Amino acid sequence: MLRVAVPNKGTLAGPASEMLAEAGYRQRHEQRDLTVLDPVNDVEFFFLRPKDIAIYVGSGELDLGITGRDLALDSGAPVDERLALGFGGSNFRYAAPSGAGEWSVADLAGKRIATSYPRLVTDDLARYGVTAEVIRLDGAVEISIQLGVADAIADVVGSGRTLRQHGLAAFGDPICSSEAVVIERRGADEQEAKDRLVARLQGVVFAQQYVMLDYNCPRQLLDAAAKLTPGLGSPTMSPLADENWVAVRAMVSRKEAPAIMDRLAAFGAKAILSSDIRSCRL
Ligand SMILES: Nc1ncnc2c1ncn2[C@@H]1O[C@H](COP(=O)(O)OP(=O)(O)OP(=O)(O)O)[C@@H](O)[C@H]1O
Ligand SMILES: O=P(O)(O)OC[C@H]1O[C@H](OP(=O)(O)OP(=O)(O)O)[C@H](O)[C@@H]1O
Ligand SMILES: [Mg+2]
Repeated sequence: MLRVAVPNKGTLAGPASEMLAEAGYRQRHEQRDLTVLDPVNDVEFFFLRPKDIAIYVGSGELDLGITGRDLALDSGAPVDERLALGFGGSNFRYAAPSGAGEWSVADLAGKRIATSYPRLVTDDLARYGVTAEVIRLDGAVEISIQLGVADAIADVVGSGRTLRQHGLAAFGDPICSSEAVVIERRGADEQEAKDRLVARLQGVVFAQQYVMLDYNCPRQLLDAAAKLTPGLGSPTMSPLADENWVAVRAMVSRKEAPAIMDRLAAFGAKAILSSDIRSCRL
């Protein structure tokens, strides 16, 4: 039976479970459940703290895990990424009081840096050849400067709202760009069950990045239509009862869909429909 770790709390927990459910796996109904057995797919899910997941997967106790790239790197566990999941996006950055002028990483020398990700920070400082004191805190790191335990911080930045609220400004290049990822133990044996779960999740990730466009196109404009919506392989074209018109169907990138629909409408396509794709195998 495949053993898979899923975040039990925090930013990643909801979207990770929703994605697994969309991929056809049984998920927990009770927030407090720590395991769920999915006998149909022969998988057992373990709901663990996102910070601990890379430890379990790296030790080989669990076959796959969903966690944040930043958390996996910070754990130091021997794991590799199998798939990026497209949610839980953030940047891990240094920040300092915004009144104190623009800082650079070199200015951190001899300073106290508070963080919940000490290994990421220690490794990054070493890359710059900067020696500083890293102070490990569990959370609410943005408050540590005003409370006097640190001079600067390194923390997860999503919208940037928390930094602004505490009069802080990020500086330097992001230490890490993160999103939710599927991890496995480095050097682990290939396993069909693992590949199947990854392929199903890949299908959901892919489906979320695309929409299906359907429209009716005057026959003489088909070449232009095919250029605008080439699809992944080639667009599907079906004759309509009116032989001057053809129905076209093609997947297009979700981000580009509105602009493509504008252009299709402008050149004379009719009944242009965009619909969600739940999952796919390409
Ligand atoms: N705005 C955000 N704040 C915190 N973590 C975020 C955010 N956006 C994405 N993430 C990602 O979520 C993961 C952190 O999840 P974790 O559950 O440890 O913390 P949390 O979501 O802050 O929950 P908690 O309430 O337990 O602190 C990291 O991979 C981080 O990059
Ligand atoms: O850039 P933003 O969109 O404001 O998000 C970033 C903040 O959100 C998280 O904190 P969380 O609420 O999880 O509290 P924590 O620091 O106790 O983990 C993270 O640690 C940052 O503090
Ligand atoms: Mg947090």
